[in-house]
Amino acid sequence: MKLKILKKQNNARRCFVCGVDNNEGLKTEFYELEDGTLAATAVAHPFHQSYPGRVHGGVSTALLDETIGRAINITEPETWGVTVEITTRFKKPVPYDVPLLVIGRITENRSRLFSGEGRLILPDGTTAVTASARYMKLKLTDIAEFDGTVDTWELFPREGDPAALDLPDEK
Ligand SMILES: CCCCC/C=C\C/C=C\C/C=C\C/C=C\CCCC(=O)SCCNC(=O)CCNC(=O)[C@H](O)C(C)(C)COP(=O)(O)OP(=O)(O)OC[C@H]1O[C@@H](n2cnc3c(N)ncnc32)[C@H](O)[C@@H]1OP(=O)(O)O
Repeated sequence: MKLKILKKQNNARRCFVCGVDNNEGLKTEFYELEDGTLAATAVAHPFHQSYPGRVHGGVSTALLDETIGRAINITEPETWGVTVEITTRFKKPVPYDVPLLVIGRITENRSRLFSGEGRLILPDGTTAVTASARYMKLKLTDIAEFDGTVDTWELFPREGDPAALDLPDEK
């Protein structure tokens, strides 16, 4: 199903998942879709491998973690959370050097905790990894130490940003 992108989310600079200056990271981009899903696009590299040919499960988990954690910002742009639990199911190997699509949705939102679920989808539409996770809402100043010279939180629009994304049916 093709879904319109309503908004691109901000990126950080050094984050492993979304840091635009982190050349060992995934440089993931996050897009808010018209149906309330958050979609993430990324390419993993050979230096993210576990066994040769497959991406480390921790890297896939990190992608899912941040995608689910950011899905809360669709309805609460000012909410920040830390992961308190994540459960991941690895159903198929994830290759590197191919475009990965990760989607996340919020399933429960309470005053201090929120939960969500997500899946990592391969280019042929197969779901390779699923996750469910829970986060505790905290003030950003209680989560992070900033070095204002290198840590920023900004929108990085790109000419290649898509206007819509095709979400394959679950398989
Ligand atoms: C310049 C600006 C730059 C800004 C940003 C830059 C970069 C950002 C990049 C991306 C960000 C965007 C979105 C990211 C979203 C997700 C991405 C990944 C996030 C992470 O990668 S983040 C790292 C991993 N994560 C942690 O680092 C957490 C470590 N941990 C702790 O820091 C403590 O653990 C804490 C504070 C969580 C709690 O500690 P505490 O002492 O305050 O709480 P305590 O244990 O007393 O529990 C209080 C009440 O919560 C209940 N409770 C606790 N745990 C629970 C659970 N699991 N399930 C259900 N209930 C739970 C208790 O049952 C009790 O409930 P009650 O009060 O009712 O009894």
